[in-house]
Amino acid sequence: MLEAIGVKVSLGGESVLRDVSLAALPGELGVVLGANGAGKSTLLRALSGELPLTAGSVLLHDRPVQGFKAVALAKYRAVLSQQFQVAYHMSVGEVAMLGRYPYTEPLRRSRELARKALKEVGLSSFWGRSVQTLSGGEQQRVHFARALLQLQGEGEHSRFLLLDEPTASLDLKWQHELLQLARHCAQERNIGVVAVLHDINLAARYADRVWLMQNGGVVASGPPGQSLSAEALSRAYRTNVQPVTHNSLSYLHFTVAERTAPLLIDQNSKNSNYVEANL
Ligand SMILES: Nc1ncnc2c1ncn2[C@@H]1O[C@H](COP(=O)(O)OP(=O)(O)OP(=O)(O)O)[C@@H](O)[C@H]1O
Repeated sequence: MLEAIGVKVSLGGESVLRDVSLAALPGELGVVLGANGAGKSTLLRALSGELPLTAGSVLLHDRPVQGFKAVALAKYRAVLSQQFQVAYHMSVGEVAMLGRYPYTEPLRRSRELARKALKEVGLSSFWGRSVQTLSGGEQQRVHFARALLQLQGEGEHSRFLLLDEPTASLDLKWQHELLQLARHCAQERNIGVVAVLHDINLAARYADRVWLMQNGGVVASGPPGQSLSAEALSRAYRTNVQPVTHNSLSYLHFTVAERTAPLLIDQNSKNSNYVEANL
């Protein structure tokens, strides 16, 4: 289990995470939702062991994540962050194979695993291409493959994949493919996946568990059917979210209600959610 217990984080003198407790479970796809600035990326960085905590603890297999040696930690949790630019020339195959750095194995074995992982993300034919020549979405898929490769190893302990906006640059098909793949990896390889998403409908469709964040705290959690309501989403996103019902939808679906006048968002107020412009 990867667990946050009473986690507080301050950045630049500001309290960014306020007493966050949650548990990511192996075999599940957990999704972190929330408005811009709610603290989602900070939570992911805290779970990864990257950030010093002001209070509380993050435990991986019941041990503080900060206490792990780098190579051991790399075998048990992989991170796909929003910044994944490779600054110098490397081929797609080489970038994917970076995921094998925690393992001592023949190069042939790393190459074989990397080819399989690139096939899973639909990039088999890109092996020798310079990664810098790929589109943003293609690069994102290479780095997803790299993160998956990092978690492919022997050992009894469960592994965790932390994804920060993994669908951000992906087209419609690949948003779904990637989340299906993430869910498949969770179920078939017993990996615990925690993904930050902006699309509440992707979360409602693919997540086993959702954590909805607001102002640095988790305000709702649980399976989408229990944690996602129009009311909770409207509060968290400070806009009028409504459910969509249609015979063809077998999962929860939400949209933003149509308005007759533009909104003036009151950035300074954490209580008043939104006000209709009086035009
Ligand atoms: N180094 C820093 N110094 C000061 N404030 C910071 C720092 N890093 C992040 N913050 C603030 O912490 C808050 C949470 O940031 P975070 O990146 O976790 O939000 P987020 O929910 O991931 O947002 P987004 O959806 O926009 O990516 C924001 O208000 C941000 O401005």
